[in-house]
Amino acid sequence: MPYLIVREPGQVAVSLLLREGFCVGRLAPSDLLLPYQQVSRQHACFEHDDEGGWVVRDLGSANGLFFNGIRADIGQLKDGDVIQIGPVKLTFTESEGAEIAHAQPLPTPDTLEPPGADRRLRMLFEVTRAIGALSDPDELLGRMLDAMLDLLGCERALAALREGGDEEPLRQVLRTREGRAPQGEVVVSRAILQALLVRREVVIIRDARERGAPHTLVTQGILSAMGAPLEAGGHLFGFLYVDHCSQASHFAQEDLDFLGALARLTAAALHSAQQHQRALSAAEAAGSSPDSPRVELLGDSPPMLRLKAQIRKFGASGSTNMLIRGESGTGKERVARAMHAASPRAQRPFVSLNCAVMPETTIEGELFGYVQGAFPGATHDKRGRFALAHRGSLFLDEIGDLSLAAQAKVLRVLQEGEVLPLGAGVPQRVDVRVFAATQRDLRREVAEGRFREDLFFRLNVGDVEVPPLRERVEDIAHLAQVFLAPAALNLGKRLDGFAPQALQALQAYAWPGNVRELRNEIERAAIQAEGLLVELDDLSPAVSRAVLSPSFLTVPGMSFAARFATLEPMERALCEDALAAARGNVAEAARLLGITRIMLVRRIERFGLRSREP
Ligand SMILES: Nc1ncnc2c1ncn2[C@@H]1O[C@H](COP(=O)(O)OP(=O)(O)OP(=O)(O)O)[C@@H](O)[C@H]1O
Repeated sequence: MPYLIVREPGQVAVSLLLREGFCVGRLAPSDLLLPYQQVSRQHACFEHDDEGGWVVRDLGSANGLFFNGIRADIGQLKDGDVIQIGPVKLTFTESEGAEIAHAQPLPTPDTLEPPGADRRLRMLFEVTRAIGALSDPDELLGRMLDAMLDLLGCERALAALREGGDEEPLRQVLRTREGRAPQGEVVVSRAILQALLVRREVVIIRDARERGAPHTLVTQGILSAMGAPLEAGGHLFGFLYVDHCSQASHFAQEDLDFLGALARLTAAALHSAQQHQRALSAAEAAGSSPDSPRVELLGDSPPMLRLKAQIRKFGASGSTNMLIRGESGTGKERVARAMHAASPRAQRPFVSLNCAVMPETTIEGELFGYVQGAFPGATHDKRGRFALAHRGSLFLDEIGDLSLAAQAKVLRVLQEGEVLPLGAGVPQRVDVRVFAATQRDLRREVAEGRFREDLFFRLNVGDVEVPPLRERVEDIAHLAQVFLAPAALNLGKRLDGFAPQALQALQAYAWPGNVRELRNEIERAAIQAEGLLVELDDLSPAVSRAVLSPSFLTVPGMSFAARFATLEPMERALCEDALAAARGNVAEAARLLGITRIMLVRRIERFGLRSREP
């Protein structure tokens, strides 16, 4: 049987079963009463034509009827035709599911009432404030759903999010009232989905036992349900949905208004979170692209130029999993970010996780996520890093620290392209490029049975090594200068650069902590510095003494002048040491050094050293 969906301005839309001679007008005995001035007493009627189809006929009304936007006396009806009578739109439909969709357009912001005594509206405004402070969309959704359980008294509250393409299933975040176990997935009626996602309207099913209720509700034992689309900035993010099993007519018009307003706020917050994420990705891409003048992967030494060439090559491939090897602080994460930024995934998230700092008990939850109730303490659904990195890249630092059990699960995700959150029944599809970093020799770990060989081969499709800083001494001066500028700015100081001896010490030191240690050293020296240049004395003792290392004199590529300039601090340090050993006695110190007393006195004066003699 065909139906008419009636949409009056500002009203819940209703669907009515059509019958022969169904009459629309302003006064009784019309079957559908439309109390508007533009509607005539008996305005139009619906009837069968000779071939068993349906027609709508104008009954001589003053203002006429509009059939699909065109004024007409009669119209031959087919599914989806729209008849406008005065301000009211009637949609003729023969599709089965449509009969249940008691829906209305979302309230626009100006129809939202200001906060009054009503607890719900006050709650809404509190929630709005909370949204401003939140950058984690899942936490935001959790709060929304908790508010819905509380204020709507429903049994299940669901947010379904469209994160992939139109073909992909919506991701569900579910909250259930205490005592009702969370199920793997909520099945929402096709007709409700149509209203929410296609027509983008709010939907209310007051009593699912009534004729025309969607079959899915009845089979699931649901008596009342409501839903509202999550729409903002022209983008549909998904929908909010609530239901109740033990009570019919549980939801009223004001509940629907509340849900609509909540959906509007939530969608606005999701929209801003998305914009924010895009801005971050764009900034990241600009900052770390290997060709950018603002390149954050600093260094032009031959090893760094080779590394940048590899980044361009592997970055462009987009989906090759990569193993990034290198000592601590060499910049492995930075290299992964640069590859991500150079790849077709650049606009998608870059997510990282350090496997070494996570206790074994929590690492799986972090990686794969979990559902509410999966284990004691799992009070809400949590997305894992794989899901967060969907369509983007995941950086797994210190992958060699993963337990064999977690390695097996990571391998499964890489093989199947699916992740199963702890406690969930249904896996989620994920498309993630993995960058795995390690300081360990993974081949040896494999040989000794601590790392799975099959996972090693999955990750080692591409392989780059980040050279230690001591093998690219040529980069040190530039890195130091770049790190100095923000350090000085933070301290409100003017610092133009490094005294030659200080720079020589920086270049002579072996930097076991690599670029990270260099950065920390420069920040420390900036605090110490009192002049316009960072002096040798401003550096920490371990670094400033590095110029004394004879190996420094043989650093490849260093000029004679640079090497000769290193002699002075070396001389000074030796004089200091000898004086200390001789307890300030100049003659004794000179003897220790194998020079004359007068030679030492000249040096004491030149270097401003302390001695026991005046
Ligand atoms: N080439 C570079 N240009 C600019 N900054 C760099 C470079 N390499 C490393 N850094 C900086 O050094 C620090 C350490 O880098 P990163 O965290 O990428 O190293 P890592 O090798 O991943 O370290 P770990 O193994 O300890 O996790 C960061 O502050 C990073 O910004």
